[in-house]
This record gives sequence, C-alpha cells and structure tokens, in this order.
Amino acid sequence: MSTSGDRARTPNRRWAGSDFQDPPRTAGGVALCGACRAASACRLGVERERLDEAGTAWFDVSCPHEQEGGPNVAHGGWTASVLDECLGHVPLLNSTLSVTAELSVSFVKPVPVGRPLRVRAWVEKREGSRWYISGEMTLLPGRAVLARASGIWVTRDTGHFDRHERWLAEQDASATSSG
Ligand SMILES: CCCCCCCCCCCCCC(=O)SCCNC(=O)CCNC(=O)[C@H](O)C(C)(C)COP(=O)(O)OP(=O)(O)OC[C@H]1O[C@@H](n2cnc3c(N)ncnc32)[C@H](O)[C@@H]1OP(=O)(O)O
Repeated sequence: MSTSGDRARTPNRRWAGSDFQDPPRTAGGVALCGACRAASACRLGVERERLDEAGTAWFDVSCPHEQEGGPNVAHGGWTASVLDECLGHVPLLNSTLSVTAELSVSFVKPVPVGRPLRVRAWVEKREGSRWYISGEMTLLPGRAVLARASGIWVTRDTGHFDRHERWLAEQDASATSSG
C-alpha cells in the first residue's frame, strides 16, 4: 500500500540537465514546465514569449475560461501565477535556472477572461545569485495596466531538485522514526 510519503518521494521522471537549460518550447517559444510538457502547451495561457535586444521579455497571454473567478474575470491566483511564470522566465531566457524566492503582486484592475493580454518583464538589478525582476500585465488593444509584480529569483544549479528529494526523504524518515 502506498502512503502520501511514498508518493511524495516518487519522481514522475528523471530530468536531464538540458531539460533545465534548454527546456522544450511551444511553437510560440514558451518554455514548458513539468506538467505542461505532457500537454505541450502552457496551461496558464502563456501563448508566446520572446526576449528583445534591450533585455525585456514580452509574453502574449490569455486567461483560460477555467480560471474565471468573478464574472468574466480572472481568479487572482491566476494573475499571480502567470506573473510568477513570466517574470521567472526572464532568467530562463538568459539560460539561467532560478526559483522564485519572493513575489509581490498589485492587482490594479480586474483581468478579463479570454482576452488578449500582454506581460512585459525586465531585470531591475542583479546581486550575487539574486535577480530582482519586475513586470506588468496590460490589456490589448491599448496599454491599460491590469497588474504589476516584482520579486526576487535565486539562481540554482541543476542539483536543486535532487537535493529537495533528499530533504523530503529525510523529513519522512524523521517523521516515521519519531512516530
Ligand atoms: C517555470 C519554468 C518553466 C520552464 C521550465 C524549465 C526548467 C524547469 C525548472 C523549473 C523551475 C520552476 C521555478 C519555480 O516554479 S519556483 C517555485 C517556487 N519557489 C520555490 O520553490 C523556491 C523554494 N525556496 C527555496 O528553494 C529556497 O528557499 C531558496 C532557493 C529560494 C533559497 O535557498 P537557501 O536560502 O538555502 O539559499 P542560499 O542560502 O544558498 O541563498 C542563496 C541566495 O538566495 C538569497 N535568498 C534566499 N532566500 C531569499 C528570500 N526569501 N528573498 C531574497 N533572497 C533570498 C540569499 O540571500 C542568497 O543570496 P546571495 O547571497 O547568493 O546573493
């Protein structure tokens, strides 16, 4: 019989180094995270991404209907998630693996579901392994700001997730031994 601890320790698959540094992308250039690789699409609704020559990242985004919160508008969790995703792709677009350490979101206006939106993200500064990244989501057409975000991403080596698996196993072992 499996336990929740067994499930937590069982990785879905092994990832190679290239899965982190050069992940599979959609036709629109969107880097795919773990679960979205099976779907071959970003389930958050990021449809296109690119880095311009000035280092700003641009994303075409649309809130999927299943992320509706209030009538015809996005659940705030979707807005925060997609901003986390887009801002977190900035290091990735610079061939750097990172994880979100901090994220702050301002919800400026309700975000309509099923409408074309744009996210723009840029690096404010880098200090040590920390990337300070900001971004905003705007309505299309026009440029009305719907949400803003800023946060800190910390660079990791590809052993990050293996170390996490070991840490998780230690947690389970110590919980079992202490009853
Ligand atoms: C989405 C991706 C799609 C594409 C897929 C392709 C690849 C897929 C990959 C998937 C990617 C998915 C991506 C996701 O989904 S990210 C998912 C959400 N985020 C996480 O899971 C992160 C969980 N947290 C951690 O792992 C650790 O706490 C981290 C790694 C953040 C720090 O751990 P630790 O504390 O042990 O590290 P350290 O002592 O060596 O410090 C290192 C540096 O970090 C600085 N620091 C630490 N904490 C904070 C803080 N709160 N604010 C500001 N700074 C902080 C610290 O000052 C130091 O700076 P420096 O002195 O070095 O400058």
